[in-house]
Amino acid sequence: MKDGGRLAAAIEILGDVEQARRPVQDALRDWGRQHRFAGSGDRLVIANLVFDALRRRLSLAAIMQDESPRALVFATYARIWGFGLEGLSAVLDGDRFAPEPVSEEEAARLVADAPSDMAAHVAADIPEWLWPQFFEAFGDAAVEEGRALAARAPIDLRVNLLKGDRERMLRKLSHLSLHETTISPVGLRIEPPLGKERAPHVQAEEGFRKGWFELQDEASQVAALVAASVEPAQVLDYCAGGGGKTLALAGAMGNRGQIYAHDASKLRLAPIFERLQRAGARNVQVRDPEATSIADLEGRMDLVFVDVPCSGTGVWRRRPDSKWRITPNALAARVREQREVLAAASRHVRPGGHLLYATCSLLPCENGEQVRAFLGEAGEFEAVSLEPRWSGLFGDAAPRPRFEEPGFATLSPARTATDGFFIALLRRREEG
Ligand SMILES: C[S@@+](CC[C@H](N)C(=O)[O-])C[C@H]1O[C@@H](n2cnc3c(N)ncnc32)[C@H](O)[C@@H]1O
Repeated sequence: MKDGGRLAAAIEILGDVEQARRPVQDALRDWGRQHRFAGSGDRLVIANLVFDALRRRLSLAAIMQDESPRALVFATYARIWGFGLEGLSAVLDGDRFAPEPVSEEEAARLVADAPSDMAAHVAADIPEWLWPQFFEAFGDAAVEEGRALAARAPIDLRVNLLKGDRERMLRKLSHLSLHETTISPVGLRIEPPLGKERAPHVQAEEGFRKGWFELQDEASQVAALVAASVEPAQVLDYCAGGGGKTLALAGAMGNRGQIYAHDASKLRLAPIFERLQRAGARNVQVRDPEATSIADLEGRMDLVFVDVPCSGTGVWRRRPDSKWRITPNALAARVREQREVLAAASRHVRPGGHLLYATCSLLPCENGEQVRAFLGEAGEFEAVSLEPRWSGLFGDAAPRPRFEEPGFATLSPARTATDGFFIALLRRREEG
């Protein structure tokens, strides 16, 4: 396929996504099934166009004064990918599979400056109903953060210390053009590809199969390192899911102590077994929710890690379609769920032990407000200051998150060059 046909396909898929309000991956898969002639290079360019158009949906629509899939895809190709009006017109010209040529009106908008009177949420590409929360989280930096959340995300790897160190891995994987992350001492980063470029398929690397590294955003690596800094021997990962944080904790603990991996969903836990094996993690016991209970762990854990289900607003760079699909009802349901999960998880902390609450959200209602409400109800817990711990763990030169209160840290794309992520470290007071 030539770019003209790819642009037409991206417009069709974007229309499908918007009309049916369904995930892009599903629409892309269905389109691929119906167009078997399209090669992997075609599919990549089409997917990149759709995702990039969704990332900046509001600001591109404002520039084009048109929110149709055609306007968004044209603006992405000409303005974001840098082909300009000339490049776009050239690929539409004489290609019978391409969309209709650019109209005069469209041409003028494709080259015009962005309107100076865009509303803040439009400039930031944040859904209007979420803007008050987003602004509350970031204040004057909210537009900058929104723009950073609308960019592509890098690929971050976490070096598995059970199998090697970062220096060695940097040498072994040098063909991937990666560099060290600036906060996590075990992170390596591949910058996001531009325009039509393809990101490297790191899971196809021999090193991945051998368990030398895992794919994990730097913010999640940091959360696990902060949790492990309390030097726990007995750990409960209460919402372990596929085991991302469990594996990071096992690495940080050097396979010592005992980690219990729990999740309400047996299905979500399923990938963990193979991942533990690949990583060489031997201090993890998976507690299948359908076969065993965790009642025996109540009041016994040095650390409970609670990576609650959340809105995922912090990972919009990776899932831009979810930005436009989230609803007030779904958010309210998440907030209720988090309250229950946090209360239930906290019962497993021993007196003097710690709890780390984490979300990949940037919304105060899922983060600071949630923890403050918990601390108000559960008088036996207190927040632990993260600021001095941050410097101790990552040094003074590392980017610093926003410390809304000494015990709460928010990482974000503009500030820490990571996914959006919130952590709060709490401690249960000693009895008596
Ligand atoms: C953010 S995901 C966890 C991701 C995981 N920690 C990782 O790093 O890969 C949240 C998880 O919470 C689980 N969950 C939801 N409600 C729960 C509950 N009441 N108790 C325990 N886990 C729950 C979900 O099944 C989901 O796997």
